Amino acid sequence: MKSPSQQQTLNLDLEILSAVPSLKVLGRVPFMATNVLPTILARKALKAREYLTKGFAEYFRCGHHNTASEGVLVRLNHSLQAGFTMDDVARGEIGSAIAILNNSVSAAFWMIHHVFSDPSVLDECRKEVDAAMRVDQDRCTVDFSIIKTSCPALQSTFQEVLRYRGIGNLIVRQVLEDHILDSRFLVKKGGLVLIPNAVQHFKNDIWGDDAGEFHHRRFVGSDAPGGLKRYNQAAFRPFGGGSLLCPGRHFATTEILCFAALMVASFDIKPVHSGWSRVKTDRSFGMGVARLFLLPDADIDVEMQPRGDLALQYALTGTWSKYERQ
Ligand code: HEM
Repeated sequence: MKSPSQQQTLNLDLEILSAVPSLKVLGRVPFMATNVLPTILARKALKAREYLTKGFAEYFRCGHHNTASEGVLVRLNHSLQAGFTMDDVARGEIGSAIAILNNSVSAAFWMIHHVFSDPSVLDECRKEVDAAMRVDQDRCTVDFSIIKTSCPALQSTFQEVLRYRGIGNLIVRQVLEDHILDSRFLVKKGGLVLIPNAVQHFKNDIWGDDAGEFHHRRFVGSDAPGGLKRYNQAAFRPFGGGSLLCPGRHFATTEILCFAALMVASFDIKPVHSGWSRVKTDRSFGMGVARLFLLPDADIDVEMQPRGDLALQYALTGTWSKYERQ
């Protein structure tokens, strides 16, 4: 959206900004959502939100959106036509940025981790991706529609990452009228229901006795397009459901699968200091929300070695199917 030099005109205070995606701040978000003494219990998160609001408001006021993607322009015009103020629009952009980045970035990280940390997963995914590549002199091209239909192990690994790593974990609904749930619980009008996917994503009666383990072929089957197994949709909800089902799900799936495919095709990746297996996620627990998506406790430095011929160029091609545009 902006070049690094333009970025400086927003005069961002990196100290505050860097607090935004941190575990500490995410852990405070439930206090903002439930509105229980937010100025005390969610002080840092509120400060970060106000800071970002100012940044986005300034971005629009300076007209930087005029050179942004069509998505930004369409969203802005839609909001203004619906009567939102610029302050509301700026606040909305924070939600969009979180929706677009948080899940996708963590899913991409865990995808690379799970593919490269297990030689048998890497070998299987690499065979599929190599078979999908078209080599033409010094250019390797992969069609993303082939990646999505002919690489079941790669796709299944992605689905398992969503399940096992708690991506898209928390679904929130506001109660519109008093309701007795399961003949036992009264959910009161106006209340918020927080639904952590981790509960149904780890049930043994749905996933089997190995529900607590990462099993990259769990979704490989033959009863759905691309050779994937369909699970009960109420049990597997990384993209939510109903009228609020994530509208970015096809985009996210495509970008992460293609990113993983290009990495698998072109690099060998190894951690510099310690093995992959030592990646700890202890800090993701006890954050106020039951098992929000898991993040590594610390950065992992890796060494990337180009595979094969250095002169080869890798490229993606393909078009969205009608189904994916909906
Ligand atoms: C792996 C990546 C992603 C995951 C796991 C994910 C997951 C989710 C989930 C669980 C929800 C809430 C759905 C519900 O309440 O039922 C959601 C909402 C949303 N997502 Fe995603 N998402 C991802 C990527 C994206 C991307 C890339 C975009 C945009 C390009 C996006 C845009 C949105 C929007 C706009 C909403 C709000 C929908 C509404 O309230 O009507 N998401 N997403």
